[in-house]
Amino acid sequence: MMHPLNSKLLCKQQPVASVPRSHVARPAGASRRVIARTADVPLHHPHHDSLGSADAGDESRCPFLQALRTPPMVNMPWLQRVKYQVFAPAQYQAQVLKGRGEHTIVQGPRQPGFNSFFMPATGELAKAVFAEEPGGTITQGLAEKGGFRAFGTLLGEDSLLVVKDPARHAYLRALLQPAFGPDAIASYLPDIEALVSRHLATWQASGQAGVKAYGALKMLTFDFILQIVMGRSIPEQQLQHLGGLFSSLTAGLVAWPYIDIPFTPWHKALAAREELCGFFLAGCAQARQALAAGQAVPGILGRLVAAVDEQGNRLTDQEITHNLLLVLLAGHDTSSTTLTRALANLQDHPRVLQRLRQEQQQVVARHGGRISSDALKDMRYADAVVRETLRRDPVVGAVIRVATRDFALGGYGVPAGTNVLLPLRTLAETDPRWLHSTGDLAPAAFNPDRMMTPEGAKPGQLMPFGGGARYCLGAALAMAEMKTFLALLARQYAFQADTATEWKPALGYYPANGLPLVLSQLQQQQQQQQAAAACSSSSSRRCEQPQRVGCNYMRSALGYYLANGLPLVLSQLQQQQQPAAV
Ligand code: HEM
Repeated sequence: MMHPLNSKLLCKQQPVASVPRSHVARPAGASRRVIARTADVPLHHPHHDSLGSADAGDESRCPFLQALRTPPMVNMPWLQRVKYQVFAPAQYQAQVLKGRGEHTIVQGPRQPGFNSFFMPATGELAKAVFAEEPGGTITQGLAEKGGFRAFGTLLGEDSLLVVKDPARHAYLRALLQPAFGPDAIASYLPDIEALVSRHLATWQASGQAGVKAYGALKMLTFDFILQIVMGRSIPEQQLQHLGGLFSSLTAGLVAWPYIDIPFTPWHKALAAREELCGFFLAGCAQARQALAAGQAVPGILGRLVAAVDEQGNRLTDQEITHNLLLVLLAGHDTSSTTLTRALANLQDHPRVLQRLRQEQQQVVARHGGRISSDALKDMRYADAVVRETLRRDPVVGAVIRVATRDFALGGYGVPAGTNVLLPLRTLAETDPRWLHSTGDLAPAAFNPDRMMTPEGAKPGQLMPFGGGARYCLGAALAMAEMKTFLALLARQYAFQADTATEWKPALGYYPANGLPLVLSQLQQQQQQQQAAAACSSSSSRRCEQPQRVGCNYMRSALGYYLANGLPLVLSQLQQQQQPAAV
């Protein structure tokens, strides 16, 4: 027998953008009934293409779903679910690992205010979900209630992250894409290089006081994204002001309750949004004027204003503004958090840093000192360092999709309206290529070499940038930014970072101590080390008081050792004791 709701809805084509949430939820306990798996069920619903409620396990399940089994349910304390649904905490991952092998998909219990969700636990199934996207079987699954609703209000209805209708998403994405493609990135590279150099020089100028790398990288990536968007460097004061507005905007995303009362975070977020939109709208107007006068307009904004598709459509100012707010949000903390982790990884693995430096020497010899597209392509080891950092510590723990119609996944029935959670972090951790490896290849080990083998170079279950039609729009730009940072750092600087800290969950994990870091010119440090090496070879001489050059204790099985090998500068005692020549 068919569910009364379904019988009404099955024949009625419903626009995806207006999925009624009452049809999206499925009863909590109803899914426990396991229905025998049928291997040869068609992937798509044979009878209908529209959106129904189709509660799995219900007596009224539609015949298509009845032919499929429902995934087993995993337990999850609801508080954790609310807090970390997207960030996949350890307990949550353990549930998936337990289910793996026997079950390739699990489902989370329905909690008050949340729908149940299905979670594929293998890369193949995650890719199968992403593959449903262009056909519209799966769409963006950010819930339209609770905290996620704030994304719609603060970013705007035309933002890619908010648009649910697959056709509208594809239309917008096609117009936005060229501003993030290889040609565009090549044109941004001189600015990226100059900006990263400037920030590193500022870090070094702070001397022994050093910087907190986490905060300093946030400033760098915010400066970066604004400069690349606007095509010009932003004066310091304006940058600070815009940074403050942006912080208020992001604070608004978690500023429950979402009621507009003066002085509340939500009120401040709405005001900040207004001003940021004003800033971008003014930029659009200027760019349009310049284009009309036949001038080239640099930056992402210039490219978006000039973008035109095959039918002659152009992006409106509102579409540009809503997506620039998204670009600011998506392209800022993601890169800074990843680079913070990369710095800590390099500090803790001096040999990796050494390899990075050697590669940079070769790259400079082959391509010259400038950061070009060819030079970036040639940085295979730097690429591996970034990808290994993203494997061990992906910033985005999970992405959510929602089924717009019933479909089959790995022999399970996914009813329309089900949230499908793709656990990117868990997938990276359970990648079969190293799941059972030990030593250097153990999943927890930081080892960029694993990414250098032909097998490791394949994406496998590593999906830090998501997948399908909504694959991170800025992935290539982010890689260019992060590799440029590592390249310039490795070429010119030595550093000491305090990695003895707790890593706390936020977007990815951040260091509780902010990762204090002291940067110095590499040449200076190398000279000191060479001097130390030359001196230590003449061990029979009596030496002056050893000079300690920086100090960083590293934990090891046998007590503690100094990561820098305790460089010493030695000179003849006689020389030192002789009175200065008059
Ligand atoms: C380490 C850096 C970054 C990581 C790990 C990352 C990761 C992600 C992930 C996982 C998604 C969701 C994909 C999905 O739903 O399947 C996403 C979406 C997106 N990202 Fe990134 N991102 C990074 C940097 C950037 C940068 C630098 C930009 C912009 C300049 C950017 C712009 C976007 C946009 C616009 C989307 C939405 C795409 C859509 O819905 O069509 N991201 N990113």
